[in-house]
Amino acid sequence: MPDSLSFPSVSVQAPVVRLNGLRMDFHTGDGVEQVIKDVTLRIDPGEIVGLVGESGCGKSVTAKLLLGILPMPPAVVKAGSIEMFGRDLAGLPSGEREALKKFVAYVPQDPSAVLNPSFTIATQMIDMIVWYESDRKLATYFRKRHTRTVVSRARDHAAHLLEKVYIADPEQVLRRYPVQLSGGMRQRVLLAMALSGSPQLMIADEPTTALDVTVQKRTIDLLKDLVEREGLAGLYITHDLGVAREICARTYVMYAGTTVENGPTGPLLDAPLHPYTRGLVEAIPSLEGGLPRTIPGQVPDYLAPPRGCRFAPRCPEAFERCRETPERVEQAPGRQVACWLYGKEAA
Ligand SMILES: Nc1ncnc2c1ncn2[C@@H]1O[C@H](COP(=O)(O)OP(=O)(O)OP(=O)(O)O)[C@@H](O)[C@H]1O
Repeated sequence: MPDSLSFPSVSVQAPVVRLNGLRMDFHTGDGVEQVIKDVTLRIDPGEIVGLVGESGCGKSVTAKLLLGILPMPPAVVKAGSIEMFGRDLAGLPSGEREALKKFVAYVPQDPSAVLNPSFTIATQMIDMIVWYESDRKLATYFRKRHTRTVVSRARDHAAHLLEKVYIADPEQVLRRYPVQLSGGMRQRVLLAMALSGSPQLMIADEPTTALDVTVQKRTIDLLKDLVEREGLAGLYITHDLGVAREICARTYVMYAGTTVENGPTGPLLDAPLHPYTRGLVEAIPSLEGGLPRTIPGQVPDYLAPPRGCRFAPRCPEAFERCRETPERVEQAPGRQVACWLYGKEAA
């Protein structure tokens, strides 16, 4: 943890993230969308945690809540808590909340949505580095950001960050505009930029979706390597259970705004407990060929979600009790599931 920060200390031992029973609505022109019903999730220092689920289940919304980039309103947190680095965000003055956010790096799905086509990579990286530095004790010094020393120091740092993502000729990349780089290279630049502020947590939201298949694997390997080398914690959001297996120590499965199952990734995917997780696993195409099975039905309309377990209308094992919301129970060490098929009352 950098020691020159201007906000109160954060705990290095505490979970990097702890979301507890989080509930959040969107107030829209059509009514209240009850998107996040119960997200409970923990990320410990140094581990990469996966968040998987179908499109529209609330994975990106969860990431945005952590990043503090959801406009409130229309988003309204109704219950639960968000703790980062051992601090409950609700109890923090906004200045400290902002300062904490600088420990969180974000790698988005599509680099072109983030990189400005009109500026060189150097300009964009220098800008970000100076922005991060602006909160440090050197703030007054760095505020004179147009002095040559500051810019050239930031440029050196940018080149150093590009080396960290194995870009062999950083000077050449710094001089380029985003459009002059390949998709894989742009995503590397974003990974380098994500390191600008010495983050403790990296949130990657489907970071390889916009890449072609040949560079996807290399980018995933690089991200994993980077997180390990830099000693970061990571939240990796993906549809791809194979990727989750490869890089995530533990995984949370999310359905319609609820983390329905979590556990160590291997055991979770090898022997899923929740019928939704089972459906996701069965939907993976097999090497032997044949069509993967899909889960019939769709993610519910958040304006009028089903009562109780939101998966019940699509669940092959649903029964009367599923009209009520199931408790999250510990089924094995580190393995939790929110489903009436498990727990004390299951029999
Ligand atoms: N700004 C917003 N205002 C209102 N509703 C929103 C807003 N952002 C997201 N939603 C709602 O939240 C739901 C979940 O969206 P989210 O992007 O988190 O899904 P996801 O699981 O990340 O899907 P994908 O994998 O396709 O990115 C959406 O279907 C939408 O109804």
